Amino acid sequence: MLKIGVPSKGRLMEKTFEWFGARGVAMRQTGAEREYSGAVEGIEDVELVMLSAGEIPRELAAGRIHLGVTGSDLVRDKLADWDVQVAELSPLGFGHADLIIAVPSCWIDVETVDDLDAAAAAFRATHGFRLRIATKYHRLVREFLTAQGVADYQLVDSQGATEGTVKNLTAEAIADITSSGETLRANHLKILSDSVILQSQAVLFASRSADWAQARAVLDSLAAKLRLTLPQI
Ligand SMILES: Nc1ncnc2c1ncn2[C@@H]1O[C@H](COP(=O)(O)OP(=O)(O)OP(=O)(O)O)[C@@H](O)[C@H]1O
Ligand SMILES: O=P(O)(O)OC[C@H]1O[C@H](OP(=O)(O)OP(=O)(O)O)[C@H](O)[C@@H]1O
Repeated sequence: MLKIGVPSKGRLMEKTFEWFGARGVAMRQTGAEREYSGAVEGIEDVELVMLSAGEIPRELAAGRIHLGVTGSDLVRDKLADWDVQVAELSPLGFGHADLIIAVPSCWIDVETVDDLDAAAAAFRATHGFRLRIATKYHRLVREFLTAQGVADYQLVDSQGATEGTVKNLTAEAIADITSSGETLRANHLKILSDSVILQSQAVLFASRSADWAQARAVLDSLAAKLRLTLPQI
């Protein structure tokens, strides 16, 4: 059996089903609408595991699933040395979103990451604590700001509705995913012009630590059906 983890709800689940369906591998939810069980048709010995998109990186790293569909942002943020733990088999062409840093639109002197650095130093001098950036992408934001030489900040954890933290006075800036930009605009935030940390999309990943002994033959026939060239796993 080859286990494949797919997002259990929302747009990522629907687009994943469409992508596989268009290539002759039909995936569907079984049971009730909210029941997290699924089935695969069109290929033998593949088991569908419905999971939260955010948990798929960990399941791949632990080797509990052989393949998984999730955003490249989640894999890069949740796994240290992600490419040692998983292999990218194919970008899927949906779930496009940019991880960016945004500040209040009314901060007219702050347009770039350098400006944020200056604002952070001034903020600390005035308020006696570090400027707060709300995010759930701790690893990626830290790596990016370190590479940019920005140190005078603190990250505050926000697992959802991150754009609201500025209005709620729990952060001064945010780092989050955006696609249409509507959520940022609605919350009076603007993107720093040079702050695209990552351009993310949904990707089909393979676990490097799963037990491939029994599943390798299934992977080869799946790859042939999906017209994928397999990297070294
Ligand atoms: N507005 C968006 N447009 C396109 N892709 C998005 C958007 N928001 C999030 N994504 C992508 O969807 C993936 C899943 O996002 P998220 O972590 O928010 O999961 P979720 O839908 O809240 O599900 P769960 O809570 O079950 O993990 C991420 O890879 C993210 O980049
Ligand atoms: O640029 P936009 O098209 O407006 O999309 C961006 C929003 O989409 C995501 O949130 P999601 O809907 O997943 O909810 P969440 O805040 O609970 O993560 C993301 O965290 C942004 O808030």
